[in-house]
Amino acid sequence: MALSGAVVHRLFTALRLGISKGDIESSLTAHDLQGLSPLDQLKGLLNRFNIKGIKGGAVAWRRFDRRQLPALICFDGQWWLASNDGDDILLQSDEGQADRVVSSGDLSDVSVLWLKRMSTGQKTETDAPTARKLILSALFQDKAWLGNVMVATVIVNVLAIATSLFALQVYDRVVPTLAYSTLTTLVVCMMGIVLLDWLLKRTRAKVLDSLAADVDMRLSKQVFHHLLHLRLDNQPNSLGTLNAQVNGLESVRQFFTSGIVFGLIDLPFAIMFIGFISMIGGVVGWVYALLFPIAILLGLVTQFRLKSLIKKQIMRSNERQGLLIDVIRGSESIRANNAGWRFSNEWEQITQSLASYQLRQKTISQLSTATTGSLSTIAYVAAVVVGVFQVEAGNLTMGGMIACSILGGRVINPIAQGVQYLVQWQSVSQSLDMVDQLLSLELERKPDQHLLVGEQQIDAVSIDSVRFAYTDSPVKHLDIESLSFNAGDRVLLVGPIGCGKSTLLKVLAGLYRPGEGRVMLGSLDLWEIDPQFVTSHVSYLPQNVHLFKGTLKSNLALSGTVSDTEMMDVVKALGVDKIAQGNPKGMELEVSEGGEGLSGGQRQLVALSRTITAKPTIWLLDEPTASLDGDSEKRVWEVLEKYIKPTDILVVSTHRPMLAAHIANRVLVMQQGKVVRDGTPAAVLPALMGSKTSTSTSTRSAAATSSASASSATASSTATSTRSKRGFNAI
Ligand SMILES: Nc1ncnc2c1ncn2[C@@H]1O[C@H](COP(=O)(O)OP(=O)(O)OP(=O)(O)O)[C@@H](O)[C@H]1O
Repeated sequence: MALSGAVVHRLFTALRLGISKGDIESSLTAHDLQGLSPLDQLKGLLNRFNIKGIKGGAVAWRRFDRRQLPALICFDGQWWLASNDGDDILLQSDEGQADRVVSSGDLSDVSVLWLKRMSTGQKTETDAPTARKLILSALFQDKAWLGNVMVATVIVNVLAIATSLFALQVYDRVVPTLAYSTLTTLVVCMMGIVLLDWLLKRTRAKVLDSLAADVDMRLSKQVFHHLLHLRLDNQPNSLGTLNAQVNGLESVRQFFTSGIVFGLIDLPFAIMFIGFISMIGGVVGWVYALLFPIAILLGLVTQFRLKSLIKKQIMRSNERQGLLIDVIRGSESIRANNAGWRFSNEWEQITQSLASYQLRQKTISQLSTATTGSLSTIAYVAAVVVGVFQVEAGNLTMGGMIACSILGGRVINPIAQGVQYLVQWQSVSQSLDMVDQLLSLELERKPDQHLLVGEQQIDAVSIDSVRFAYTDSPVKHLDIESLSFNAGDRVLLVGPIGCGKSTLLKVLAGLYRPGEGRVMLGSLDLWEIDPQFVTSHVSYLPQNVHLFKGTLKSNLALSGTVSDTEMMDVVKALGVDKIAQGNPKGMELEVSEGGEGLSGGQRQLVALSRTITAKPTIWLLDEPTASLDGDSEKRVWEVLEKYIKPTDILVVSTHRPMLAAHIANRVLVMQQGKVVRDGTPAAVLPALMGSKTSTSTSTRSAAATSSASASSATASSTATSTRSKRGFNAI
């Protein structure tokens, strides 16, 4: 069924894309979009109108998250724009055609074509602290420094006047009469002033440096704390972006620790010096008074010119960072697939544009620095010229003119620093925005949330009307009305790849928060309970094990709460000690970032040891034996049987259910985010295996497992599932 221009126009309008209906209609009839699938036509339209930052896909209505409407649906032989209308769905088509209201149930078999703007900053916490607020609160938490610094600053600047007065006295009194005794007195006074000035400046710098270090510490601590407690399902997908957000901290840190910001403290005194120059030299003061606004204007213009450039530079730099991380992580795949050229090309392109932005930024900054320098010299020359006329008019002495030149330097320095500050502030401000983006990401628990302590005896975990979708996706990756696990349950979670097994385990573990519904630990909502309590009862073994830089022992005892004896018992039972036996360092064997240095199977055993020593009540294991050989797998099941207490709950996702069947008393079959079968191993597994054999001609595909697992799962639903996986990102 071909798309109609009217409904596409309605969808584009809902997405605030200002494309006219006529343009859409004429584009849809264009040769290159003819004969394409509706999804490809939409993709083509977005390309044609050069619209970026939109992603979309096709999915069956039952998998679609209704909260993400409006979207296009094909119903009753035509395309409609579907939007929420209370519990019902409002369908709109061409302008001349009447709207319809249908129930969600009427649409169960239709397919949805959705488009969604990709979120950039994922700003979710509107009342989240901003980096600026954090800096200010760190600066002014203890205000004692403010008084001390202000007093020191005032004295230092007043003392600066003494130098000019010294010059004035020497040229006007000492030189004409050669009064050496006056000169000696003046020099002694100046020595005392220089010493005091040095002491005050030193003290002030020390106070400000320790303040900057304190601000740096607090901000870094807060940002890292935020990073550790982020809602995992809300994290930016791009590691480059996340990395850049944390790195933003570095430029803020440098800015503060460089002390340039504190150089501004002297800026108001520039006005005081202009006043003094006017007192001594009359109109000479106007020369410097004129320099002030010109220099500030220059700083502002430079800042404005740099704004968009720095933004582009940061974006490119994020991309480069993301690419770098991807290439390092995937270096084996790149070599194996001979794909290095692709990444080299991308790297070169990004580096080239980054270099051009940097060059332009440098040119603008240097232009501003050079112009400020020239302005300062012009101001000096102009002040001398005006001074000469003032001397001629008898309004100024030679000594006065020299004093004005000295005071002029005290005006020029802070102004030049102010301009430099304005220029640097632009990049610091954008770095602060990056940090703010990170700080605005939602935390797993609200900072002011009153947390409950769970029941001592946890004998059930259940989920109630849970819907979960990953960020930026309107597809429901989990859609379960009701499911509970009780003490003594040994559950195998099976289903085709991508059906939502890991997602379910993560939701049960409290790692991902469902958009709708509740996860109950005992009789309490898991998200209302203190996370420490949750982790002390619930252990989740991830599918992709991550080990950290350190030793084998430090990785085994990650939580730091396990005794050596307990750890060694588990380690021996699982055969992890064999890894250490072959190495002279024993358990102190070094492990690199990510677990490099250990095989996939060894990493899995280390992670299993962590889970077992945590002694949870609820065991959530995501394919715990996927990387193990037959013997190791057998041993793992034996060890698990030994350590799991009779009242514990075990939920294991696996693609090899027959090998784990002996420990299970329940099997759940999942398909497209739903539980489609729940029964005893004897009832579920034979059907599952039987159908696998009957579909052996197909690949080891999800469809085989799913079609067998649920009598309701028909071939058409599998086809829909395949279709629903088609999508496009970041068109
Ligand atoms: N971080 C993510 N962002 C967006 N979508 C995701 C993310 N992780 C998983 N998905 C999607 O969620 C769906 C369920 O994934 P999940 O990992 O739960 O499947 P699974 O059943 O555990 O698969 P497998 O058997 O391959 O481990 C998949 O369609 C996948 O594409």
